[in-house]
Amino acid sequence: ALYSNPTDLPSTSYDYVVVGAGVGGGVIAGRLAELQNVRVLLIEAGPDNRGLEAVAVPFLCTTLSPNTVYDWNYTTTPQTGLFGRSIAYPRGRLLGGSSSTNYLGWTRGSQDDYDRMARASGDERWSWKALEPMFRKVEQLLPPPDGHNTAGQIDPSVHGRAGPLGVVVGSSLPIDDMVINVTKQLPEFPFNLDMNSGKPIGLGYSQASMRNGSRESSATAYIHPALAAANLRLDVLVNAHVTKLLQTGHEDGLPALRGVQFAAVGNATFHTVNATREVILSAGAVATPQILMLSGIGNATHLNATGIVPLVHLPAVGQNLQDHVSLRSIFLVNSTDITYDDLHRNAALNATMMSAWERTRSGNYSSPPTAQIGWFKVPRDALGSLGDASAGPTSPHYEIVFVDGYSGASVPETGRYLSIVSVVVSPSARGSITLASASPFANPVIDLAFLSTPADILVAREAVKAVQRLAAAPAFKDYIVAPVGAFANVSTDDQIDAYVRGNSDSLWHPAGTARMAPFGSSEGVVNPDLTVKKMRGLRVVDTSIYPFIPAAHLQAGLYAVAEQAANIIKASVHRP
Ligand SMILES: Cc1cc2nc3c(=O)[nH]c(=O)nc-3n(C[C@H](O)[C@H](O)[C@H](O)COP(=O)(O)OP(=O)(O)OC[C@H]3O[C@@H](n4cnc5c(N)ncnc54)[C@H](O)[C@@H]3O)c2cc1C
Repeated sequence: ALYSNPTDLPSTSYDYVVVGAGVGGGVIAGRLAELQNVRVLLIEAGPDNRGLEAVAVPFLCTTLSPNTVYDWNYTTTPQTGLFGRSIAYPRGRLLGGSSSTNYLGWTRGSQDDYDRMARASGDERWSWKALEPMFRKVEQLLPPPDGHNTAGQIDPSVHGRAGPLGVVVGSSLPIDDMVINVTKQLPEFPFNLDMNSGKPIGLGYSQASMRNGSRESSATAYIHPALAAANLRLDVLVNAHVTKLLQTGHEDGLPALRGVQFAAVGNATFHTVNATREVILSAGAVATPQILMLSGIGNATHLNATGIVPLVHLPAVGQNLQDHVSLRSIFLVNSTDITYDDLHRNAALNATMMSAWERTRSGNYSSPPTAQIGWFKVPRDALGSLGDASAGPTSPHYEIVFVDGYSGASVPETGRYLSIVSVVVSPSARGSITLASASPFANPVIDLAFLSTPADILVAREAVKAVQRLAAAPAFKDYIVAPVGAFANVSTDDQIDAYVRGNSDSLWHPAGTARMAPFGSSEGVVNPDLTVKKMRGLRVVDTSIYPFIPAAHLQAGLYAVAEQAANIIKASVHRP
């Protein structure tokens, strides 16, 4: 059942206690509850997702962050690579976690991304070959919200048919043919029928996590169905902030951590619940290292300096933070069709679209704002001695996203726009999550180290040049009028670099802060079975565990990784 008051919980002891109801936690809780005679508790700091219309409506995804009640509302440290700017750093805070606030993009990543993960962990269970069936297990390929014929826009044979999570091609947009025509005109940007085949290079139609015109999240696809299933024994506690993990004993000469301490939001009374089998930490790549450090697990020097008694010295906790730098380049266009700009500033149109969604889950509001997506390599040899951080030949260096309107906080009063977003998807920079204080309620220190390496700024620059070449394609001749804003007068490398550093943002994909390393290795935080090193009773299942960030939006990959993690946990004969 779902509880919002800790004292209502039927028990203080469960077989498994899962911390954080995002992608990792939602999948794990739903799957472990399938075990016979097993009781699972999922603890989430935020509220239930049900009844929140802005969360359900795909088009409204951009209104859910930053600085809303559905978000943790973090901010990064001043980023030297961004001319000293601090940027807002959204993370979802409700059932479904960031999958309840994200932009619904469904991109799996490349074969090489996962094969590199298998190599780095020494475990074939993380290879593309092993994870490809997991992607299928997650997915249920569904028709697009507007019911248009998607032949030539997706390869159905790549996708799962019977999984819990709906995946669709978005509704048709007036710009579709124009954008796809570019692939016929500029050979360097080839068409890709399905970027989720393991070979993403090329440009094609984007896919989204959706069902019946509504957002699909780990809450809609895993948590609520498990709660509703009479034969599953899942309890979910919302509005409960986990403050630390507690040592419950010693096993094999190592500390066992099967206790979870938490407080109801807005109440400083601490409660404790224990797991007889395991605690699974799935609070996301920002909060998972924070909770580990609050529990005395991390770099002992840092912990001592913050006033926390070290329990297990694991210096990789919070280190190796990777994320994707993104930049919106915007063009004034000559459109005779409605663009998203009209939706943002025309109240009557907005009301019509909202009521179309409410009545029949149709219209513009039934798709997320992303049109086409492309994944590309910088020219061969461009990186020279700077080093190539991509995972291999099938992994891109940068991504291009088309948006049918002005992408950004303040849509101008007049004019229609096309945005082309460029993203550094195989970054070499590594930042960190550290503690600002020993208080579990204080935000951690988030340093993304964005654009701190020569290779990353080169890729960001090359991506902007690609945007300029794309915009100059014959297909856009009668459509694009001119670049606007900071992008208007950018041509030399120095100007591009200044534009990049002055305007880039994050794509909100933190990863790597509790990274996997082989069994027996003193590197990393978790073993290849995701158990935390040097202790018993604790695993991590969220984007923290990636040794390298995949070159993709992270949700699809994590759903597959979490399905694999559930298989591993189910197969392990307990004693963990
Ligand atoms: C604005 C935004 C847009 C995005 N767009 C896309 C997209 O279009 N496509 C895509 O693939 N990916 C996208 N992502 C990224 C994707 O959603 C995340 O990578 C994914 O959700 C990560 O899953 P996770 O389980 O690691 O963490 P999360 O989904 O963030 O879940 C962590 C959960 O733990 C909870 N939690 C944290 N601390 C505590 C605590 N102390 N006590 C209790 N609970 C706690 C949180 O509230 C949250 O529910 C986006 C992310 C954001 C923020």
